[in-house]
Amino acid sequence: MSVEEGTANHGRLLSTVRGPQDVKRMTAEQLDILAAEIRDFLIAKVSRTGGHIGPNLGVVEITLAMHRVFDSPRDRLLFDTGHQAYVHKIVTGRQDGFDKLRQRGGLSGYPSQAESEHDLIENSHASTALSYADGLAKAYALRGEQRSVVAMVGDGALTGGMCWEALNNIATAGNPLVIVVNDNGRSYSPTIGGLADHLSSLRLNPGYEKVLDTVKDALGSTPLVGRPMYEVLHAVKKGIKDAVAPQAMFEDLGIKYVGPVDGHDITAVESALRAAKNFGGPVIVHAVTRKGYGYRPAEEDEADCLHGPGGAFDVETGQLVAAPSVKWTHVFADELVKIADERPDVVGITAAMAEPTGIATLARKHQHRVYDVGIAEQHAVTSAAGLAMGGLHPVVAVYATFLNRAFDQVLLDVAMHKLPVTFVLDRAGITGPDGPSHYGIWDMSVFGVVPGLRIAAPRDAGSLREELREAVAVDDGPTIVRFPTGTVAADLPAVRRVGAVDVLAESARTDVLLVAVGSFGQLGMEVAARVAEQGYGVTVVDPRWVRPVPAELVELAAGHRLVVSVEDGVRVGGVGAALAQAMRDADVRVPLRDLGVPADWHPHGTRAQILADLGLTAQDVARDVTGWISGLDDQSGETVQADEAAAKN
Ligand SMILES: Cc1ncc(C[n+]2csc(CCOP(=O)(O)OP(=O)(O)O)c2C)c(N)n1
Ligand SMILES: CC(=O)[C@@H](O)[C@H](O)COP(=O)(O)O
Ligand SMILES: [Mg+2]
Repeated sequence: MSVEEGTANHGRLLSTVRGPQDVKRMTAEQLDILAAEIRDFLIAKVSRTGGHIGPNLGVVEITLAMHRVFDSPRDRLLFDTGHQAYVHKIVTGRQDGFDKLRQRGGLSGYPSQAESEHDLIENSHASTALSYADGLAKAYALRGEQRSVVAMVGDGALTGGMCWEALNNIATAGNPLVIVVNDNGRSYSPTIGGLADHLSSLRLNPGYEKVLDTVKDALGSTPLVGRPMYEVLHAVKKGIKDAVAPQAMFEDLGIKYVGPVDGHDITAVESALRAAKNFGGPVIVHAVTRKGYGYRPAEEDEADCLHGPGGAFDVETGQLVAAPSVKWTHVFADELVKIADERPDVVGITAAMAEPTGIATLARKHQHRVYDVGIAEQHAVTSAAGLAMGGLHPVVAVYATFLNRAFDQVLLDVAMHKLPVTFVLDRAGITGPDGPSHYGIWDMSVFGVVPGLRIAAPRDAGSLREELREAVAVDDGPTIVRFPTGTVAADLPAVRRVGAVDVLAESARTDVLLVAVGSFGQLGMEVAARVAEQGYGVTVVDPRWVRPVPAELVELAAGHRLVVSVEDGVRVGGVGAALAQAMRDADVRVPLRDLGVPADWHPHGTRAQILADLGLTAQDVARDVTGWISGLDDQSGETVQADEAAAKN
């Protein structure tokens, strides 16, 4: 197809792309047209489904260049965090799947081995790709396989400690490996930290454009093989203060540096990648890009360059289409500011997610009492330990799934020292569109074993405010307050409180004690109503503080015929399991059935869909409970018959 035809038939070039070989054969002019068509495609599709539009608009050229220089899947292309792999999916024949992006049964928002042989890393947690790359490169070297390993990593992900652990090993190993630093200066908000400052000094330097041209000329004019090119580049940058380009930082590590290159200039990126591919050792290609490039609403979005709209958005404005609702996050943020106004010792910590976690609200009121540590949750936790040792009460706000990687820090840096740190886990439980590595289903089990740590699971806005205050009032150990994604549940009043446990509903009959954990309080009420129609009495309780299990729960259990727990977390080691253990320890021999999330890799979908798939709906739970309690009737009926028979003999 001629360029004219391609231009005349907008989108026609994209429609010819069924695999990497189709972009390999394109001319420079066609690639520019294709890049524009991909941007139009992404805006059109993602504006209907929601997703990571900003990051993906920023990597169109880089991704095309990667697929032109390397031969996936023989060469392995890795994407750190994976939220920016939509272009990779388009190039590898999946553009038809974008109508169901991040939807149940549709395209994942991250690389997926089940979708394509071109995909490898499925984990959506940042700062891991370089470690995978180090391992892959070592494996190919040991097996004598001539295969390139290329890892795209964002400047935000580079603030994660694992990246530097990996770089240290990559440099030592010396295996051929290409690291593409996608430097757009942002995580959500502008990336923080020394490296980010170094990188941004490049963009702000008046000689920046000249540096890009000089490097591009050098790449274009020297043989792209072996080391001569690096001497030229080194000389080039020696002429320009090293502060302009972070070459020294990486080369001091023992890793060659190519760049900075304009990440939106396919030719320049290709030249740099070819040079890196031919070097025969580890090389960093520093591509400077713009998040949301080519889409004004994203480019001009100060908050996060439309990092990841959670749903459909207006193409003209970039604004979400769905009517705003009160989210759990908003309630947390509002109450945290109130607490901080009263408690000068309370400070906030975020791991590069100030707005998504609500910590930004605190920062706007108390700017000097909020710390953004970058995508560095392990550091966040132990830094919080230091803050607590210094007399403060840190509130560390992260998504539940991301605290997993800081278990050791919570256990031995915070809890062992009995430090007053409160962890607020947003997106706890089943989240939905981001799929298995984003499900915050592990915390009540994983952190439930930490001595001295207490976990609260509020059921509604009022409970969240109350339990957050209770948490920050604890001064002899860590606390967790965890709540799900989305719109906060309507307030559900208790009829009475037994110790720390709220009784939400009770009846004359005490057939079933239904322990509804956290946001499942409303589900518990609906279950009780359904089971009551079968003639059974259900006492619905909200434990509020779920780990360690409140003693009152065991006492309440003793007064019922059956105990059922239901939680938005894994069953293994969950609240139900802990309650069963507590009941055994107290010799309370009431049967208990615990409902929750199976410990597994659950697919993406909406939260409601996945919960329904797991049988965690009022209808399903009511059916289970009715079956169990009527089963006890049958047994007791059999028992009565057996007793009568025994009495006759
Ligand atoms: C361990 C971890 N913490 C937080 C996040 C949430 N998160 C997803 S993408 C992102 C920003 C990534 O910035 P960068 O690596 O620069 O990529 P960009 O979006 O700029 O392309 C963050 C913080 C995550 N995925 N993993
Ligand atoms: C890739 C990543 O980890 C985040 O961007 C995440 O997708 C945000 O999730 P929410 O949409 O729930 O804020
Ligand atoms: Mg970035």
